[in-house]
Amino acid sequence: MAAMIRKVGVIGSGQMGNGIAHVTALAGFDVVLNDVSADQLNAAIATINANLSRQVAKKIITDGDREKALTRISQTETLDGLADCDLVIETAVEKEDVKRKIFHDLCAVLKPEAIVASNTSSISITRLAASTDRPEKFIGIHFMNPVPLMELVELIRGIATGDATFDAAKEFVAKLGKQIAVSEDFPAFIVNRILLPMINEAIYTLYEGVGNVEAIDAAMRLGAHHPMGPLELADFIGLDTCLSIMQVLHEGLADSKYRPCPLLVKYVEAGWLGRKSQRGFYDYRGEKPVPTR
Ligand SMILES: CC(=O)CC(=O)SCCNC(=O)CCNC(=O)[C@H](O)C(C)(C)COP(=O)(O)OP(=O)(O)OC[C@H]1O[C@@H](n2cnc3c(N)ncnc32)[C@H](O)[C@@H]1OP(=O)(O)O
Ligand SMILES: NC(=O)C1=CN([C@@H]2O[C@H](COP(=O)(O)OP(=O)(O)OC[C@H]3O[C@@H](n4cnc5c(N)ncnc54)[C@H](OP(=O)(O)O)[C@@H]3O)[C@@H](O)[C@H]2O)C=CC1
Repeated sequence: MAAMIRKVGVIGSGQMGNGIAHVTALAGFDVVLNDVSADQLNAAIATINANLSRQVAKKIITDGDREKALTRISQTETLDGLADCDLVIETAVEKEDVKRKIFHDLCAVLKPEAIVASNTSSISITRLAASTDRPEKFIGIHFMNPVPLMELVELIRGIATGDATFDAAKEFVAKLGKQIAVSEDFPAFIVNRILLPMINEAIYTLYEGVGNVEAIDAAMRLGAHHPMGPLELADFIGLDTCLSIMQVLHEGLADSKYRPCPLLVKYVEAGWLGRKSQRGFYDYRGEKPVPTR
């Protein structure tokens, strides 16, 4: 029988953390949102409120649903605040050393029967599980961005993930109203194994001068009916996250076809991380996004 999940911890309150907290609270779970700074937590709650209000305006939920969801979310700046959660989903930055340290510190305080999950975009679930005291209770639950709008969640089992953990994760995702795709534990799983090389190739197309930012995005939006152009999408995901995923693919599969484009590296080194830093392939500081190339 799948373990009963009532209270869910979310570590990292960036764009994915606030989206996961949003859909989890809306589905009736109690949520404890964690981050390293109070400012980040307050910003996340404000974003959740704004996105819930957008759903009220579109008549997807009622104002009562919005209010109830907000009251189910509490905040904590320490991992101790997650001790009695039944499931904890880690969604901090895409850096393996940061995630490993979080899992090490979390397991020291978390109740032994709790399930631990990572929302990693690319990193080995088996390797992350090995940094915990409970590899059989560890799983990849990979949401898509923006979480409230995207239907899919990938489930990834590590080598030691138990059936009860998989069943509980599957049941949890179903309660959020999302569909699952099960992926084996290989670098970047399914969606990002396919999507990120396409985005990286779009950046090479820019780097080699085949087209400018507007031409490349228009080509894929209008010529392939993608909802966003690949450079707009890269800015939306975060260029630091895109680079980390390409590095995991390049190192994990040892194939030069996954080499991160030097222009992507340069943007990240400049701190131009896309929307979250207000500048990437577009500059978002004015009224309308303006291409930076
Ligand atoms: C990197 C990984 O590990 C995995 C991934 O997630 S890869 C990324 C996967 N996601 C995609 O490919 C998304 C592609 N884009 C799309 O599908 C669509 O453009 C979209 C769903 C994002 C928006 O569709 P749309 O019809 O334009 O919706 P619309 O209501 O006009 O939304 C526009 C805006 O609202 C956001 N939005 C709308 N409702 C929202 C909600 N309830 N919560 C959060 N954001 C919301 C959109 O992101 C967008 O942001 P801005 O306001 O900052 O411009
Ligand atoms: N962006 C996307 O489209 C998707 C991303 N993901 C994955 O989700 C994860 C988060 O990505 P995303 O939300 O975009 O990233 P963001 O940069 O928006 O948010 C990351 C958050 O984690 C916080 N953080 C950093 N270190 C810690 C820590 N030790 N403890 C708690 N919080 C911490 C950051 O705080 P601070 O800013 O103060 O450092 C920040 O608030 C990554 O693993 C990413 O690969 C998965 C699917 C889609």
